[in-house]
Amino acid sequence: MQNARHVEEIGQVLEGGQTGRDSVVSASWRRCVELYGMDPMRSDPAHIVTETELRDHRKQAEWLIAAARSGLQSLFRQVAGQNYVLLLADAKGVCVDFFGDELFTEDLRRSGLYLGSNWSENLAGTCGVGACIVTEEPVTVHQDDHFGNAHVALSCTAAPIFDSLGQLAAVLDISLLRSPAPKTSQSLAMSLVTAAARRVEMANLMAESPRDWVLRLSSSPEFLDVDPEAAVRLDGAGRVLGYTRAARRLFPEGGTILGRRIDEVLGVGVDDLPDLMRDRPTEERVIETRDGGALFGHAIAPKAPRQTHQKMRQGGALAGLTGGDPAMARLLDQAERLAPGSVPLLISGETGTGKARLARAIHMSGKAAGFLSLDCAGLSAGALEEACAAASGPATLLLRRIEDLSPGTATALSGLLDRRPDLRPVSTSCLDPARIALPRPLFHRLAGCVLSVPPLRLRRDMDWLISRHLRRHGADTIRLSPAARAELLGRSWPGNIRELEQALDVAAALCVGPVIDLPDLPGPVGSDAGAGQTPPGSVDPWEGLEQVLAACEWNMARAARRFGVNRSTILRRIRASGLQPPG
Ligand SMILES: Nc1ncnc2c1ncn2[C@@H]1O[C@H](COP(=O)(O)OP(=O)(O)OP(=O)(O)O)[C@@H](O)[C@H]1O
Repeated sequence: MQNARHVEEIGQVLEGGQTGRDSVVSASWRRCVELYGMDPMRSDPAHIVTETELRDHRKQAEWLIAAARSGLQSLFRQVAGQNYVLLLADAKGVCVDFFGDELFTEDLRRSGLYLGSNWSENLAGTCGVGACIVTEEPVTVHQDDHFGNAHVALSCTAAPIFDSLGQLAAVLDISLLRSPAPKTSQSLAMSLVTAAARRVEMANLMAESPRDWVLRLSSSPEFLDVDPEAAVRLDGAGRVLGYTRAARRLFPEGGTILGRRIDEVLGVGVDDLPDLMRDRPTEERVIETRDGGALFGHAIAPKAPRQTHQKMRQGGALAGLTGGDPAMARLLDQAERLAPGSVPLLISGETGTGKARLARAIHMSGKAAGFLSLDCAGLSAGALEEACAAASGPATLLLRRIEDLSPGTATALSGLLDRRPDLRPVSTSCLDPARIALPRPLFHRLAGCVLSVPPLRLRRDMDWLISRHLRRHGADTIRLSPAARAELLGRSWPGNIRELEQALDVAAALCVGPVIDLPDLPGPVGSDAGAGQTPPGSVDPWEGLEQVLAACEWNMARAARRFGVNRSTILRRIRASGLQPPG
């Protein structure tokens, strides 16, 4: 009787009638009749593959079984008391791993819930595994949702498992031989099976990736390290090499994900990944998404870098220092060419412009393994010798503020460089190189090439620097109000990036809520010098007027604030210098 009603309902659905069935189930019924030529009146037994076929299926799915096993075991422990069975089917629908209570082995075998059963839709009709393979979505096929009469007692909830290239690899199914009537009784089964499938994908991605960066993502900081929602595997240039299914939502416009750069969709590049490692508090590892939202990120470094990616990763250390400022881009291009050689470098620029940071990036892009950083102020000859003795083999010797070197230590440094050709000096100075009072022979040994870092007020990527620094703050994504942003862009920043970072740190601490507004900003430091924001070593206070104007996109008010003068003074200077805005 019940069977007759079931057959009648399938007939109605085929004629386009609405019977209240889920659309996934109705669509599968239609395929069973129209595509596979099945008859709902027939009650076919479960289809079991031969021993040899099963061996082949299991062999091909070996990697998956290995990645899934511990996750499935723990899932089975959670549900075993409630008579659920777990079944891992390959992408063809053949059950390649199985967890069930031995007490019911015979019942389970009769129902096809066993190793080697084939649940593909064209053989078994509408069923959890089959419908999941066709739709590639999690499904519940409950009792008389099943097409064939043989399975109407079962309730099957299945979730797809994808490999790291985005291909359907398997289906995880959790089934009950006998279940309560309402389909909603299986909601818990649905969330268990989808979470388990996600963990299997994650385990597989991790197992494949010892030589690449993996970025794991979660919308809540609490679960980031223990149960992240999605993950991507990245090469040294930040391109996607693999991903778990949930990472697709990062690319909402669809299409190929492999090979896309992660910074297209997230506010992180490959150079930011070290900041997202476990040694930082979870709630500080915030990443902006393209739609203005935020996620929490956990980056896992490669265990052994991939040889072929080494070059790209090195380029990345330098490339990560600018958000598109043309002068910085030129400087970084030179730095990248010079990095692998042994020419001694002198990096000049105002305080806080990022000289030491550039020196470190050059070191990372070079060949020397060792890195020594010494502050020249108060550095004794003995301390210099001692520090360098500790470095055996080729090393970069970063000498910060070389202008502060005492005469005695300068002599010791000359001797040291004679004895240790494996040390590559990279020095920094806040002075114009022509004004550095060092013995000329030593100066020339240190300044094989001079790299000048532009002051912040001349950079066109101030907005980028601001956003980048703000990303490091707080669980909420901190934003700037338009007024606060305009104020920051207009300041002259004599302390350069260091001062900017400190101002943002103060503002982030003072602001209530996620938006930094004008009153949250600390006052400008040392800004009462009028037009005296003279770069060290420069005599003309208006030097750089044209660059400042360009950096401010010829916004007179902003340029005036950067010089610490009023707008009419700037206009007069522009007229006097004969400067014209670009056509
Ligand atoms: N390109 C950059 N992008 C983001 N932050 C930067 C960049 N360059 C420098 N910074 C940050 O600015 C601050 C100052 O950098 P750094 O110490 O390298 O400056 P410096 O020029 O060597 O300073 P000083 O001459 O006063 O010692 C640091 O917190 C650094 O991380």
